[in-house]
Amino acid sequence: MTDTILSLENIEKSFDGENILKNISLDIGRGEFITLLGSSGCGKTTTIRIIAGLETPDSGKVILNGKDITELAPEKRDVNTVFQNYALFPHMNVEKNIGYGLRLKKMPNNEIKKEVEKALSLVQLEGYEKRNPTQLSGGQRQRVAIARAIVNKPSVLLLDEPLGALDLMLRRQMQMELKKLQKALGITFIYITHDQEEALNMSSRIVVMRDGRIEQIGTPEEIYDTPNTAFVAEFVGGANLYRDGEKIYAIRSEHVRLGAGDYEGIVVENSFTAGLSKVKVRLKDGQEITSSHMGMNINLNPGDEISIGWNKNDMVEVQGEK
Ligand SMILES: Nc1ncnc2c1ncn2[C@@H]1O[C@H](COP(=O)(O)OP(=O)(O)OP(=O)(O)O)[C@@H](O)[C@H]1O
Repeated sequence: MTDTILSLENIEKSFDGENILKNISLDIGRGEFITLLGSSGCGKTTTIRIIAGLETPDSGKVILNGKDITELAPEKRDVNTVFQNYALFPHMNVEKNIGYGLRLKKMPNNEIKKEVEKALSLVQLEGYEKRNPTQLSGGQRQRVAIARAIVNKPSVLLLDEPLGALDLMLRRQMQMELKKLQKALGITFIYITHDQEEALNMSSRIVVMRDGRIEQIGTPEEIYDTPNTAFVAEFVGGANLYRDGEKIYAIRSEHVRLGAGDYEGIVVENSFTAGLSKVKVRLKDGQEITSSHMGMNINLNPGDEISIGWNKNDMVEVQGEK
């Protein structure tokens, strides 16, 4: 990476004697869209609270633009945060909410007005200046929260599951919009989600976290195509894990052929979700392998005998337990 904007160096954090973050080190490039991905409780929020200055690490450093900011007060950091629950000021209209940070900075009123208009147009909410938060939908409230953060032009924007409360359709739409916005603004985004699809869709790089540690860092393609560990292979895209002697391999279900191959087994399940038929086969040695196919036209039933197979180069050796 040529230009690092933010580094975490050996961050450790405990709560009530329990080690929550274990030696987290991470370099983030200027303009990146980096996603922290991991299941509930793995330490994602604690990590960004430390970046925001809302928590102090027990040891380790936070470096922003080459400066150690580990002990710096939150409001002195060139960082803004958008939380899942919008956190708009309920008694202020949209314009007042968005302009809040600029008023604190004592920017003249006519300039604030201009900046607020610009931010509203970026989140496609022109004309909503006078509405109160109660008169907005969830998606619109979230856009206001994002506008309120970007109007301050932070170097780094932290987003903690910002789309978590939205329904699936709106979520997908906002994902695309957020990505566009990030590109247009050139602000570094540090984004939290436990939704692997969201992470794969939006990020320049993904940091997969597990139990307070970083399990793997890579581009979406690297994480998906060459997971390092069994955990990453399963967590991102639900790969099959196949044990061959001492070794464990990840095999994506779309690479598993039905009806032809070296492995004999019995169909245990044929299900249909999100446009994909998923056929689960139990092999003679008891291992279960899923094969996925577009559409619904797979005429197989539990109990059917079948052979399956895959190409050797679609097997990725991974570390860890099956
Ligand atoms: N202030 C605190 N006091 C005590 N324990 C805390 C505190 N903040 C977080 N924890 C604990 O630290 C662990 C990690 O929490 P964190 O919120 O960072 O996880 P997360 O990955 O963001 O999870 P989620 O996806 O559910 O938000 C959890 O077990 C949580 O209970």
